[in-house]
Amino acid sequence: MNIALLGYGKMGKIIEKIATDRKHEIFLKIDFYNRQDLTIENLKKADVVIEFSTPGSVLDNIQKCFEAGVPIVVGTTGWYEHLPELKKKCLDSGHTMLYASNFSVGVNIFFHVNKVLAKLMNNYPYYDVQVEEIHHMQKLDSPSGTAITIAEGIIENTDSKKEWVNVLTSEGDDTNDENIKNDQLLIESFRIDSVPGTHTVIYDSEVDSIEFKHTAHNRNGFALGAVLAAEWVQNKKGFFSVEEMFDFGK
Ligand SMILES: NC(=O)C1=CN([C@@H]2O[C@H](COP(=O)(O)OP(=O)(O)OC[C@H]3O[C@@H](n4cnc5c(N)ncnc54)[C@H](OP(=O)(O)O)[C@@H]3O)[C@@H](O)[C@H]2O)C=CC1
Ligand SMILES: O=C(O)C1=N[C@H](C(=O)O)C[C@H](O)C1
Repeated sequence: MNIALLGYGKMGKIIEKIATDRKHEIFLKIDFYNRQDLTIENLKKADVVIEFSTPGSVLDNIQKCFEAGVPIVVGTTGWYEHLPELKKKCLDSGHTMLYASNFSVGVNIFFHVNKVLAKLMNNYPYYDVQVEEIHHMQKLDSPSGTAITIAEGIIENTDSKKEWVNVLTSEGDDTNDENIKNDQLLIESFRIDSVPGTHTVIYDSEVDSIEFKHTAHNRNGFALGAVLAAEWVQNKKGFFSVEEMFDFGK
């Protein structure tokens, strides 16, 4: 496939390596400094676009891909409040988009088991639940997209939690969770060194706690998943989440 990469930072560079190893060609790499090369004419040359840029640029980039009529795989996080309008725009005008807060196989298994666990724990209301995420210091958004997906999986399957709230805690601070209501699910975010991404769901009672944790050792799993998603979606029409690609519910 001919792939255009929108965003050529930590993820873009690993995606380039994995896509090239899988015999794809990366013919366009866009970062902040050459963003004037992101033209409809250039985009039309792509079989598929892979987008890992920034929360501030992703919406314009998706719009340009829609205008060029090229399928787009979106890994960028921090824009999910626009999901409903974007889904409508994509479906109404016959475009193709697949997005994921996290493309790694391990995290997608984690998402699936998280929902099953939440359903089970719903029978034991004396456990309170919270989500923790740790990422590198350069991360622009909080909470992480992955933590939002985890929280939504818990809220869908739990009677006691109605919405999530985020607290960004600096190293050494104590979490100020006094203002969090019982029906709110706390997502606590930490930014430490160069951590690629660690997510933990904690069920806590007076007598014990249960911790369910995913630790990314590096970014290769995210990047491979994004290339697999590009291969999967290139000849499809519609609006997809990565859950449809993995389909663990089968
Ligand atoms: N879904 C998933 O599995 C994963 C998602 N992510 C998400 O992917 C995104 C990127 O992560 P990461 O690679 O670590 O971030 P980086 O900051 O390393 O890279 C961001 C890239 O976007 C570029 N950029 C800035 N403005 C534009 C623009 N207008 N158009 C195109 N590119 C632009 C930057 O260019 P320059 O360097 O010139 O400023 C840089 O190359 C984040 O939102 C992150 O949360 C990350 C890992 C996994
Ligand atoms: O910014 C990152 O690095 C990551 N972002 C994604 C997220 O927000 O969940 C996925 C992964 O955790 C790494």
